[in-house]
Amino acid sequence: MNILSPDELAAALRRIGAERYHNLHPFHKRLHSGQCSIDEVRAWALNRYCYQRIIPFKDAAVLARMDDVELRRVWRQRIVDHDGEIGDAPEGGLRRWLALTDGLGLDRAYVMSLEGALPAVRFACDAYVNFVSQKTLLEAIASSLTELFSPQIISERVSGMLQHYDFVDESVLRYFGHRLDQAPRDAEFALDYVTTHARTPETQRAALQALEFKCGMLWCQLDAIEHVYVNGNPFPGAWRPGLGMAARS
Ligand SMILES: O=C(O)c1cc(C(=O)O)c2c(n1)C(=O)C(=O)c1cc(C(=O)O)[nH]c1-2
Repeated sequence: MNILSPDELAAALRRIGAERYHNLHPFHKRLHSGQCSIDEVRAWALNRYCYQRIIPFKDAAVLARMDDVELRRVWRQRIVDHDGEIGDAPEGGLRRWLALTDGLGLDRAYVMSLEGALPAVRFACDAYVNFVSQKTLLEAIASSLTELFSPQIISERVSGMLQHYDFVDESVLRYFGHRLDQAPRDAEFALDYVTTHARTPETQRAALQALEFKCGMLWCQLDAIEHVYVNGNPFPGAWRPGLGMAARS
């Protein structure tokens, strides 16, 4: 591989998103176009909680590898965004995700226990934390670059879900509105870091492969959800319709 200019590297990263990002997955097309049953939406939200849960772990692992205080000052905001602030307005991303699972009628303690989550989803999430802990800092930062593509899928998701499902409303989907501000800020910073620091063919290849890894880890979570909840292949012990519902008041 020849050495790429920063703009060429950015374009190569975007091409990976165009070919492999999970907006292309059939389950997402189903979710956003109103074809999911409420139980399929519950299965997706309950499993996706696994991903929400590990994002602060993975960002803490990235932070722990940063020697540069300026870099840490920027990166730590990601943990605050998900965990929330101390004080009067502590709602961060994790709490907002639970507003979605609450709104779908799932019992919060059951969701947080991960008891009903699919092993494949949990393994994928663990793989992301391991990846950023073990690879170079450049690869760890490059693996976050799927966020370059998330504003588009989030916009499609929110408008599609509001249009097609009467069991969600804007308040229940508020997690996504916040991500529309946070993701572009985070992605721009990470892209600038990667294109500035990956200046050899080896590091550029490693950055591209890190983004491919991340696209794969997002994609395979949906494969597992589709296999069980759309195609009807049971997984013993996993959530099934009727299980883990909140008591009705
Ligand atoms: O809804 C989505 O499709 C989606 C995708 C991604 C992503 O592309 O990794 C993230 C998120 N949401 C998200 O909400 C989020 O906080 C987030 C953090 C990260 C990351 O890798 O650091 N990706 C994503």
